[in-house]
Amino acid sequence: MASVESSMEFTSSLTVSSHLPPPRTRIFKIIVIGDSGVGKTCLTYRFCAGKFPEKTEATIGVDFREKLIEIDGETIKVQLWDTAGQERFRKSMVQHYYRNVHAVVFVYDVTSSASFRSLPAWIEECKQHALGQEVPRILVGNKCDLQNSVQVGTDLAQQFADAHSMPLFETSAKNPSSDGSGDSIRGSSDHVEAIFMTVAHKLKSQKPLILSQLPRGVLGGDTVTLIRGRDEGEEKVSWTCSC
Ligand SMILES: Nc1nc2c(ncn2[C@@H]2O[C@H](COP(=O)(O)OP(=O)(O)OP(=O)(O)O)[C@@H](O)[C@H]2O)c(=O)[nH]1
Repeated sequence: MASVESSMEFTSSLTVSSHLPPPRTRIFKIIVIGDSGVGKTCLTYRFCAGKFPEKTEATIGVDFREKLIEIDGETIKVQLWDTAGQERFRKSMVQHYYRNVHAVVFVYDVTSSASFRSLPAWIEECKQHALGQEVPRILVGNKCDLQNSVQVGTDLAQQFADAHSMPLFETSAKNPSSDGSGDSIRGSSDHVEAIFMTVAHKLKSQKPLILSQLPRGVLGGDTVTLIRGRDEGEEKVSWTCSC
């Protein structure tokens, strides 16, 4: 992989020229895919900015969000690639999405059967872009706050997730149960942050990835810390294989 090779060169030149090796950060690229309107932008924004965006427009090509997180004392950078759901906005970019991917988040909208029925096509697209079996995948049902409009039940989604060896999370980018808004949502709704942190936790235990320099002191307000075994989504996850 080109990026890994170049990062190795980068590391060795630093070792030669520096007295003290600068801090380095491993970078993990996670792509978020699913039909247009399922809430990919809102989910990635919720994780990276900690809130629901006031206004979103259809993503054109790809949007890119990053967050530094600390897990067991190591700072890693999570790159979320928020891809366009609309075919006409993704054509030219699609090759780039799948390069050096470390994890995939499939999103459907619990109020849209159509978005759920599209999942096999998204899985097939991953296959066509030669995503390896070792790449972790998760399934996220979004918009659980819209309780009265649910079209995709948990049982059906769980069956699909099991059939594809993916963990399932149901959540709401708009109203995660943790935000204290007072609105009730489906009882077992997962927190957006816990979902992405669970992916990051899994990735952290994998082989080293791209390295980058982390300026001293950059770890600031955007940092969240995960203590092994204590994040909420962890116990639900089984990473035995991928689709
Ligand atoms: N009620 C509710 N609405 C949501 C939620 N997440 C997203 N939305 C709304 O769904 C619409 C689409 O959200 P986006 O995040 O732009 O969807 P997307 O999947 O990124 O769409 P594309 O960029 O076209 O692929 C917006 O009007 C959001 O406000 C949610 O959890 N609950």
